[in-house]
Amino acid sequence: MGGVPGRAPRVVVIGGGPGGYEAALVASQLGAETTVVERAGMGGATVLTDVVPSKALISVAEVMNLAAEAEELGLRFPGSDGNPDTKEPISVDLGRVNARVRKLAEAQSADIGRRLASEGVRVLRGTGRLDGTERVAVELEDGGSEIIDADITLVSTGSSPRELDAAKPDGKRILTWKQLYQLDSIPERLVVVGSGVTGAEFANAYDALGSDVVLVSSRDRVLPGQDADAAEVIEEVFRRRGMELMGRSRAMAARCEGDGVVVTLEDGREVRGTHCLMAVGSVPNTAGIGLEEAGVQLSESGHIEVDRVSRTSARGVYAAGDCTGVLPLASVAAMQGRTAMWHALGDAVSPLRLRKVSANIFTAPEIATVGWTQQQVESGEVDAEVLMLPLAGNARAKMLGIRDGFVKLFASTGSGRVLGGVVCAPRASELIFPVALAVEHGLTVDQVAHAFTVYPSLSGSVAEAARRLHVTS
Ligand SMILES: Cc1cc2nc3c(=O)[nH]c(=O)nc-3n(C[C@H](O)[C@H](O)[C@H](O)COP(=O)(O)OP(=O)(O)OC[C@H]3O[C@@H](n4cnc5c(N)ncnc54)[C@H](O)[C@@H]3O)c2cc1C
Ligand SMILES: NC(=O)c1ccc[n+]([C@@H]2O[C@H](COP(=O)([O-])OP(=O)(O)OC[C@H]3O[C@@H](n4cnc5c(N)ncnc54)[C@H](O)[C@@H]3O)[C@@H](O)[C@H]2O)c1
Repeated sequence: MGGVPGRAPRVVVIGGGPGGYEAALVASQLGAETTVVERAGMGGATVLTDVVPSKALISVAEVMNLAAEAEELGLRFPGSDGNPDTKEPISVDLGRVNARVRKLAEAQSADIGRRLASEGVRVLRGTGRLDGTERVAVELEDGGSEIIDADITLVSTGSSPRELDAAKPDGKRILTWKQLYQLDSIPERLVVVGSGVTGAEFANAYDALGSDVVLVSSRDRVLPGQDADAAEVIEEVFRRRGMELMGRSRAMAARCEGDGVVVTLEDGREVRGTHCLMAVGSVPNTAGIGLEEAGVQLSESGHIEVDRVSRTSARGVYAAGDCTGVLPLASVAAMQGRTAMWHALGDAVSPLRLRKVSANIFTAPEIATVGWTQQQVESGEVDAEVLMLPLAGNARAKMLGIRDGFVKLFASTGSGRVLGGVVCAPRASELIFPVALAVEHGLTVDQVAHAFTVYPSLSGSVAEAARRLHVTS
C-alpha cells in the first residue's frame, strides 16, 4: 500500500509527540516522503509538559525523600538535631529546580527535532487538520497556510487536561499539571484534586519537596484501578508522611480568595490551600480537526476509534497515542505510531499487544506492573496462582532502610508460566524488567527461579517469589 507506483508514498503526521515522531522515523526509514505538523514543539506534550518535566521534578523529590529518611541510617544533616536556629536540613529552590526542568525538556525536544531532520523528515510548525482523507491543511505558526497531499495520514494529536467549569485554572494558584513548572517557590499548602496516577505522582513529589499536601479524591482510595495492595502501601506511606487524604470527596469548584484557594466539595465542605492542582483526567485533542468530515469514527468520549494496527474507519487515515484512548502511555503511543507505518507502508507488522506493556507510577515507593492483574485473576478471567512477598524480609532492603513494598507474581495454574507481576519498591521501574522478560517470553516460575541473582539484591525477591510458586508434579 502507500501511494502511486513510481514515486515515494507521502506520509503526513499531525502531532509531534511519541505517537507522531516515532511514526515519522519509521516512515522515513521505509522510504516515504514524510512531513510532521506540530503546533507546539517536537516531542509533544510528552517531552515539553508531561512525562519529561514531571519525571525530572520527581527525581529531585526522590533526593529529598532519601534525605528525609537518611537519619534512620544514622546520618546527620545541619538542622536535623532540633536546633531552632537551623530550620530545614535541606531546602528546595523551586525556581532553580523548575528552570533546570524546563531546560532539560527543551533540550530533549531539540534533540528529537535534530534527529528527525537528519532522517530527512520535514517538520512544519503549525496547526494541522484533515481536508478529506488525502490532504492535510496547515495553518502555519508564522502566518499563511499550506495544503499537503497525503497518501497516508497519521493523527497523533494527544490530549489536554480536563477542566471543570467552576474550577478554571488561572496558571497562578489554580493550576493544571502543565503550569506547575512556572512556580518559583514551593506552595505552602497544595490541594491536589484527583488521585489517579497524575494526582498521586504530584502529591508525592510536592510532599517530598516541602509542601503540606491535601489529596482530594472522588473515589474511596488513591490510585483507583491500580493494584489494590500497592495502592494500600502508597496510602499508608502518604499518611505516615503527614499528607491529608480525603477519599469520597468530589471537588465541584475552586476559587481564588485572598492569598489562597478554596476548593468546594460536592457535600459543601471547603478545603483551603495556597495552591490547587487539578488532576481530574484528560480530554482528547480531536475536536475541530476535520475527523468526522473525513469519515473518522470517534467514541462517545471523543477518542478516535482504531484497530490493533492503528487504522481508523477512514481509508488511509491512521491514529496513535492519547487521542485514541487505547492506553495513555508514551511507550504505547510510540508503538501505535510505528505499527501504523509498518502496516501502511507494507512492512512486517504484528497487532498491538497491550498485555505485555510495562508501566510505572513514579511515587515513593514506585509501582511497576506488567501482564495480567490481580483483579483479572480474582474475576476468573485467567486461572493463576498469586504470590506476594513483602520486601521487609529482603536483606538488601533492610540495609537500605526500605520498610514498604513487595514483589508479586502471577503464574499460570498448572504450567507455572509467569503471566504478570507487580513490584512496589524504590526504582520498581527497573526491577520490573525480569518480570517483563518472563511475561514476554513465556518463562515458567522455575526458569526465573533458576537464574542467579546477586546477593544481596532487591531482585533476589523476584527470584524468591518465583521459587515459592514452584509447581510440584
Ligand atoms: C503528568 C503526566 C505524566 C505522565 N508520565 C508518564 C510516564 O512517566 N510514562 C508514560 O509512559 N506516560 C506518561 N504519561 C502519559 C503520556 O504523557 C502520554 O501517554 C503521551 O504523552 C501520549 O503521547 P502522544 O504522542 O499521543 O501525544 P502528545 O505527546 O501529547 O503529543 C501530541 C502533540 O500534538 C500536537 N497537536 C495537537 N493538535 C494538533 C494539531 N491540530 N496540529 C498540530 N499539532 C497538534 C500537540 O501540540 C502535541 O505536541 C504522563 C501523562 C501525564 C499527564
Ligand atoms: N507514570 C506514568 O506512566 C503516568 C503518569 C501520569 C499519567 N499517566 C497516564 O495518564 C492516564 C491518566 O491519568 P490521570 O491521573 O491524569 O487521569 P485519571 O482519569 O486516571 O484520574 C483522574 C482521577 O480524578 C478523579 N476525579 C475526577 N473528577 C474529580 C473531582 N471533581 N474531584 C475529585 N476527584 C476527581 C477520578 O476519579 C480519577 O481517579 C493514566 O492512566 C496513565 O496511563 C501515566
